[in-house]
Amino acid sequence: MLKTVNPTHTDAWKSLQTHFEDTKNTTIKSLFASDPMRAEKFSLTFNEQIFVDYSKNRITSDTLDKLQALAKECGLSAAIKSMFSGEKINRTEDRAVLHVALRNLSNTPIYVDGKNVMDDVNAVLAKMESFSKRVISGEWKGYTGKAITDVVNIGIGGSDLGPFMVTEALRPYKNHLNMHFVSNIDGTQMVEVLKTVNPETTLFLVASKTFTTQETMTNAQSARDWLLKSANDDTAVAKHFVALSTNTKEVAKFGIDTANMFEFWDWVGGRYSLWSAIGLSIVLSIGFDNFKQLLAGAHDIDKHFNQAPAEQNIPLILALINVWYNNFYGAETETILPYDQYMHRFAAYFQQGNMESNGKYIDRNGDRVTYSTGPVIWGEPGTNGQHAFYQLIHQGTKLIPCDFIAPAISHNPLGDHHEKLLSNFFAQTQALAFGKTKEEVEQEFISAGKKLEDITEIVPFKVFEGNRPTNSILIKEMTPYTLGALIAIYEHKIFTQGVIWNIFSFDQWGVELGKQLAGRILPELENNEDITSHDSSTNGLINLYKSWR
Ligand SMILES: O=P(O)(O)OC[C@H]1O[C@@](O)(CO)[C@@H](O)[C@@H]1O
Repeated sequence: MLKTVNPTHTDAWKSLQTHFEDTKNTTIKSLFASDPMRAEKFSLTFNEQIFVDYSKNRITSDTLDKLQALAKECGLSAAIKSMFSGEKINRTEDRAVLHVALRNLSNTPIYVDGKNVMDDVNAVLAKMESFSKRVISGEWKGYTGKAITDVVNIGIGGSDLGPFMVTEALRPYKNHLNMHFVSNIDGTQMVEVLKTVNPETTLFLVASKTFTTQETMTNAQSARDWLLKSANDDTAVAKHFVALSTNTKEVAKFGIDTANMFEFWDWVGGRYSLWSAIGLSIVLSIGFDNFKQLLAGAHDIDKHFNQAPAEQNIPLILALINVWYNNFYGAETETILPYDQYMHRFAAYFQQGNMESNGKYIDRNGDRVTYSTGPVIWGEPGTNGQHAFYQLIHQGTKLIPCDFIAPAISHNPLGDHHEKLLSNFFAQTQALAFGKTKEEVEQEFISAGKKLEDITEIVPFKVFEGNRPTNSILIKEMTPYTLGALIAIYEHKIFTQGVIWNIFSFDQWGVELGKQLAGRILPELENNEDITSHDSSTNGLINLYKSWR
């Protein structure tokens, strides 16, 4: 039975509140000064390929012990067992949460409603493998007998962000197929892609768990119309459209042959679905063997998350550190800063992954929470972010915990570019942690031959308070395996925080109202009559739009 604990009622929370008051003025600089072994004590390595240095945080061993006690009091161990065993922990939708089954390469049985889901999982993986091999080899032909050259994934949210992020992050592993992603209902995105592809050699993947999402179905219909304008024969659809979905009925209704359907199940959350049939674009882009390596990395983290002792459990520690900032320091946001251009969509992916999971204000008892839950997630690749928003992170008034991520080995060793990239990666967390004192600023001016009386005014602007927390995640090389592991680390971090915040992390009722209201407004836009059915602002906007279009 699900244990629902209000975290603020636990002894650990009360102990953490006291601990916060006692330690909130302790600086990162002083913590390093008092323990030469700090970096070693506050870092972990996974599989000799992922190094997580969490020493530049405003934490002590005592802090971590208290946070671990919080996780314990909130029933984390039991919650982990519930998820991995197929219990229906997604209570409001009465579903299990089993993205871990999709990458369960150990093939240990996992039961949902008395059925071992691994048989179906493996059958779909086999279907993805054989289909992708036929397309990549050129054996699969379009309606004029030509091989496929371009793949267009039509999907949004979890049916887009994961596949796009992974195919971008793993571009060094891609084959000859050109990959395109259309998600927005703004016709611009589809129009711009269709300008670049040939109907005879283009394969459309209609990716939608529900197969009812307005954006995806509208884009799919437009793509179908576009194809048929050239093919002029409905049988061409079967050669150029496949469906990735849980909804066989709606797939058939759309007119896609269900033999061309790659199914997944309701126990796969949209934002956790890249490991499923939704990942077919990834398989087509990097090949099935590399996709399996992605699964393998995630699976090994699943085992780590399940088995590692709490003090060596990477997702758990990362989760606890951000609970500390979120709930005791009042940090409202956190950043993900990958120093790897191929990872340019990684933060965006976890905007959905984190904020759609934990952006909740009702707890698992149906009561409004009295504490902060999910943070705002944002970030851009380094070093670009340094020239955009690091000013605020360094000298702003907000505490913004940052995750810095970098590969030690570049896929594109060009001159000294990688050394320069990594020197920034190392320098930024150092600057954020240790800052620059007034005395150091003055000394720099004096060393440059300036007189103290001449620079007094500017000095405060050049001081860096430091004490800004960061994690440094150094990855040996961004490979399908390490990427899979990294994604799973963040997934389990999110899960852990949801348990501590006593919220349901796997539904997303908050996305429904906007869709509902849009459904009411759409028919009102079909004529030029004045609208009076809404508030004055909405009426005004609609009527102005009508007068301008
Ligand atoms: O895969 P589908 O069913 O088309 O849903 C797409 C996305 O829409 C949502 O906003 C839910 O409506 C996300 O949770 C989901 O990933």
